[in-house]
Amino acid sequence: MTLQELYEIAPYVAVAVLPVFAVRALVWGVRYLTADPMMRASLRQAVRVRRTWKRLAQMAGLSVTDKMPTALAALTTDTDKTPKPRVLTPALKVKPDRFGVVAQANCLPKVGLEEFQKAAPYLADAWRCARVSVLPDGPGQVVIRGVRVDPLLTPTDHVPTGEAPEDLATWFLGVDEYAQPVTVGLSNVPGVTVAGLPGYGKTSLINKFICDCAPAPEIQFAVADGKVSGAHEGDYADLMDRLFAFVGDDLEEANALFKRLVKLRRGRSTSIQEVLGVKNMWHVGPSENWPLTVLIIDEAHTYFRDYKGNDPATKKLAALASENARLVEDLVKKGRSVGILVILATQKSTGDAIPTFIRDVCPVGLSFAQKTAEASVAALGEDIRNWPDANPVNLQDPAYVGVASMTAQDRPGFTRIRTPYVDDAHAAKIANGTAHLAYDPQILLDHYAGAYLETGVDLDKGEEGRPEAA
Ligand SMILES: Nc1ncnc2c1ncn2[C@@H]1O[C@H](COP(=O)(O)OP(=O)(O)OP(=O)(O)O)[C@@H](O)[C@H]1O
Repeated sequence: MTLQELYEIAPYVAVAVLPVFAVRALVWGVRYLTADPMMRASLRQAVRVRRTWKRLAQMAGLSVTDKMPTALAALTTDTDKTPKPRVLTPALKVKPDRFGVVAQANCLPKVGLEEFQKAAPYLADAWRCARVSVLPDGPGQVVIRGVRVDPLLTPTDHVPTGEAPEDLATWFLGVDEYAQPVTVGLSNVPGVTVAGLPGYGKTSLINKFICDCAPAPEIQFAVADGKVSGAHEGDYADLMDRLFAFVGDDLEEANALFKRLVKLRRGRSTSIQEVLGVKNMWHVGPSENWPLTVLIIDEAHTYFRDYKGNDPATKKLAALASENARLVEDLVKKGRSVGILVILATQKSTGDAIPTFIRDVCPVGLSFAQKTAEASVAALGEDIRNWPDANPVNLQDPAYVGVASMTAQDRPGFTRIRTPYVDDAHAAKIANGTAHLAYDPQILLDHYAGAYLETGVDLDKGEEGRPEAA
């Protein structure tokens, strides 16, 4: 085709292509105008990233030179000249979200994951990002996450929808430092520990869990709050209507509640095969008749602390505290398969706040800010010493209220999470609206497994008769 011919068809090509660009520009414009300020900034950032990619990739060492001419270049180049080598840059697909951009790129020979990871700090500077991470994204692909604003420093609110969650087995905790959602699969978790200095968001995290799950009849909650004497006080007052049991700081009352739940655990272990037809409740999932039963022990040190003294009153408290620890250990060690989950929260991170034999069997441990490295170790285990960036001693700043460090679920190390805040008024509204769903799981068990429980095993006498559910 001659140059003249090209000039002739150019207007027709332009007429064919222009509407496509016009529609794309219109869609972008509508999206931009309807977005919030954070999203608008990300939309602009995405345009800039795409526009400058070819040049930046070359400067950041993310390109290769291909000296071998393509077939077309070989044919069209004069015989006395050598075709120009081509500079290849990875193809980039960029998607904006409120915190920044997510870009997918393909690898090239000698430009792989390692090269992208090395270039991450340059990309962060060029894209004006607070942080850039590069992770593998399938064979020959990487995903580059750039956050313009630090998600850990951006407080978020959460308004519970009042709708039952689609999947009760997944607890959405918040977002990590790259604004990626962090969840915990409850089917594998018998216990969760939440530690941290006062006022950094422990109770708020648990409140959100209750509010999100409350509309589902397949879950029931009991709370022991060691910070208050009565149900009308403290952080759970607004949620009372949706709890089937509540105790304050009285050790004897707490002991009675823990015994009640151990009895439920044993009754469930005894009858699960007959009632559900499986040995593990998570194989069929929680139901209205066999709800996931969550025991929340807030300010846990109240119930387990070491009482020292020889007077009868102190001895009695010491005996109760030690029995409480034993009962809760039973629930954590044996409760998962029958649908019992224990969440323990404490301001104190020492062995007597949450006894180590309980803490060590809780696979999920979160810690909000801590005062000392020792407290961080007590909350998250020795390994936190190897991950100084994620150490919760660095979270002692009002800007980090609501930020916790947690063992990463799918890789070594720790993840920092920004948890969303639920306003008390919203929590109260949800609890009021779902109060009719609160039901003692023991009554349900007696009803559905009663015949078997009556004839099979004496639950007040210890373990007998049936093997433990797997
Ligand atoms: N995720 C969050 N985002 C922003 N602010 C939060 C968040 N969580 C809590 N806060 C703020 O911190 C305050 C204290 O939170 P919370 O009661 O959950 O702390 P705590 O760690 O349970 O304290 P304590 O140990 O004294 O019970 C809340 O009233 C709220 O103002």
